[in-house]
Amino acid sequence: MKIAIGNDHAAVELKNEIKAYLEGKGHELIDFGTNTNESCDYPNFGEAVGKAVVNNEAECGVLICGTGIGISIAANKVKGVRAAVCSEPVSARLTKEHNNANVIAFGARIVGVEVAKAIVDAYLDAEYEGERHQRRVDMISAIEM
Ligand SMILES: O=C[C@H](O)[C@H](O)[C@H](O)COP(=O)(O)O
Repeated sequence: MKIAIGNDHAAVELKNEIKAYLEGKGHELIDFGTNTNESCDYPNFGEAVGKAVVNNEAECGVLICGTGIGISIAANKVKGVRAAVCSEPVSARLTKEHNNANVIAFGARIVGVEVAKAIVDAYLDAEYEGERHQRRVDMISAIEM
């Protein structure tokens, strides 16, 4: 799977761990940075990953900042993005199954590397269930119109 990934300065180390982990599983990662610990602004990376997903350059996105919150708020401003902050794998699975989230986000200051791996695994292994959930996802899309 082609996956867009992005992060701010708070999450470079965790991003590199998750990127290597996903590449090791055969995924292709498009890395939108940042790749230095120099202080930067998370909206740039949330927007870049969100646009890559809605423009079909990637099938889904992974975003990491200190909390996962700011970068996901930014991504959610891109029309068509459904980015979900998850700090554990159950929510990560459910946001794919019910919300058809196309971006998963988490915080490098909140979760450790093993929990982060479990979050991306749960998200990527899950499948959108459609049916009653599609009506609700359509209602979210209608808000963007
Ligand atoms: O939601 C925002 C993120 O958690 C940022 O990573 C955080 O605000 C960055 O904070 P600082 O500039 O103090 O490292």
